Amino acid sequence: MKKTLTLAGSDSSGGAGIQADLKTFQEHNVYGMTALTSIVAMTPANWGHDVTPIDVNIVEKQLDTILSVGVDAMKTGMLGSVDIIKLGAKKITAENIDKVVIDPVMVCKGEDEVLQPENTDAMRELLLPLATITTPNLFEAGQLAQTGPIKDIDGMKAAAIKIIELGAQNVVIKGGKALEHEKAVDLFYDGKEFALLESERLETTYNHGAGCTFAAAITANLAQGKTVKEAVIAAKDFVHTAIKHGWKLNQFVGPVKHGAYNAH
Ligand SMILES: Nc1ncnc2c1ncn2[C@@H]1O[C@H](COP(=O)(O)OP(=O)(O)O)[C@@H](O)[C@H]1O
Ligand SMILES: Cc1ncc(COP(=O)(O)O)c(C=O)c1O
Ligand SMILES: [Mg+2]
Repeated sequence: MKKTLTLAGSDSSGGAGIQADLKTFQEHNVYGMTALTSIVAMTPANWGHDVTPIDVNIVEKQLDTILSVGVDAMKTGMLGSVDIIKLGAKKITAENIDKVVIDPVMVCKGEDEVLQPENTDAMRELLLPLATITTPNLFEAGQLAQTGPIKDIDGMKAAAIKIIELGAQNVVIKGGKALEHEKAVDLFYDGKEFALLESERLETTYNHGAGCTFAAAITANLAQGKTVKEAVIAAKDFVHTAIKHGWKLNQFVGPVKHGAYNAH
């Protein structure tokens, strides 16, 4: 059994965060372990997000538990504080983990203001150099690369080049729904060649957790021995089906259906 770790936040509503990661790991038949960095709760009246970071010492205890067992691949998601980012970088280096997916979560969907800019700087400086691959959405790619808002594929390419210069081995920038394009286009770059990964663009708002599911699927695929590009292509297929079967949880949110790929 291949073993995977997610260092990420809890989305109490179940669609994103570690909940998405564990569901996705299960669907890929890998064993998932979790180090929780923050807890996100939603106000029932308006679904406003309330984020509580976990004390860094408690994060370290969780990581020590998991790393004593060992992992085949890991991912990061919402990280909560600069201290947690520093800890994550220290452990990845000390344990020589060589399949590392950095999902640089900065905001939850629909918002475009970074809540903790200092976290972005720490991710850029400490985590990108350790990334086998990083998976920013359009907004996050602009923040990491400091290129400003990205509007088209040329802008995605410029940001991808910058992100590789910052030390990531590979990057996939998710155009998703945010890019004005007839298809859902992601740009993969390994520092040598660009590959545009296209799928049908689904007209839905039930896509909560798509990014976490995509990164977790890449992690599971890497653990199982796929190359980075193969892992990304298979993950795009997996998340596409999950979005296609996204569903309404309540009046505010619709999660992807994490199990759709195997069920349909
Ligand atoms: N409406 C959509 N139709 C098809 N694919 C989508 C759609 N929205 C997102 N995706 C795909 O889902 C994955 C996650 O992207 P995205 O939703 O942009 O990430 P995030 O949740 O981090 O913002 C990417 O592969 C993206 O292309
Ligand atoms: C704990 C946590 N992680 C990550 C995310 C980002 O989710 P997505 O996969 O939609 O980018 C969210 C969004 O609500 C979250 O609550
Ligand atoms: Mg995301």
